[in-house]
Amino acid sequence: MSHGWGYGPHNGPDKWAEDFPVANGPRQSPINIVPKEAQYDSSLKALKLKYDPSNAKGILNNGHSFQVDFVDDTDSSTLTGGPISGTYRLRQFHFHWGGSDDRGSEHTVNGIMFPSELHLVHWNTKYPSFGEAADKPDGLAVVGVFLKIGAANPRLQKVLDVLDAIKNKGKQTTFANFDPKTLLPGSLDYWTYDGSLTTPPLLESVTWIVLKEPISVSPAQMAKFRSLLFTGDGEAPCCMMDNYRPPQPLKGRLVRASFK
Ligand SMILES: NS(=O)(=O)c1c(F)c(F)c(-n2cc(CC3CCCCC3)nn2)c(F)c1F
Ligand SMILES: [Zn+2]
Repeated sequence: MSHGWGYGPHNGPDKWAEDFPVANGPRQSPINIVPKEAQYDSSLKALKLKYDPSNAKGILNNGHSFQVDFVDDTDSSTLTGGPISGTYRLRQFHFHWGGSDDRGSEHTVNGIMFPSELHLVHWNTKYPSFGEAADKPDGLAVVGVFLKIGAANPRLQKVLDVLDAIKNKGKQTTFANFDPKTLLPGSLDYWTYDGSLTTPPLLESVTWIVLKEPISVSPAQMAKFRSLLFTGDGEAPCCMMDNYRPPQPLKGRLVRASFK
């Protein structure tokens, strides 16, 4: 793939192995979650998410999705408990979504896709930085939250309201005083398994924590996601949608559930 990776017919997920052979590795993400085959593990702890809204820094269109970046030079926004040991710091959150409301999530449940999936990316503070943690087997922990079509989500709307300012690839703007906890569902019940980044470089460094309960999103709000562009200023505009990798082979991995 001479040109960069993406989600199109010539540079999409089926082509990533050409530049990133780990794409065919033993612990790739996402996966299809089959609740009946998940093993309830009573030793799994409750998730503890402690976020400081003042750590929100900015919002960026990176050409693959948009992400909200956080100041991660202290332990003020962290993930502890759950399946992990130690303390993981929030680095960024971003979304994946489809071109229509029947697709867009990366993980699936019993083969069902949701219209979007939120990823909150955290790194293990046993390493000195995100970059150092990103290629370690216990380096990252990503909390995944499904979005399900329903009532408009006023907390999500706070994020969507700034997308006009980052329409094109490479655009960013300040995004201050936002609490990602407002994007979480009422229940923190989760499935967990060992996986990878779902975008190149597809590093097998992620402990995945996928929440069972979705949050709501309206069709109009989904349309707002699709108003972003994959392309930069001055390029032929290409709407940002279908920026999801399909489920990958489980290859014998166990999926554990924090709930019965
Ligand atoms: N979908 S996902 O699996 O939740 C997900 C993530 F968890 C990520 F961390 C990233 N990620 C990629 C980089 C570049 C780094 C560049 C230096 C080497 C490490 C990657 N920064 N963050 C990412 F893009 C992504 F999609
Ligand atoms: Zn993601």
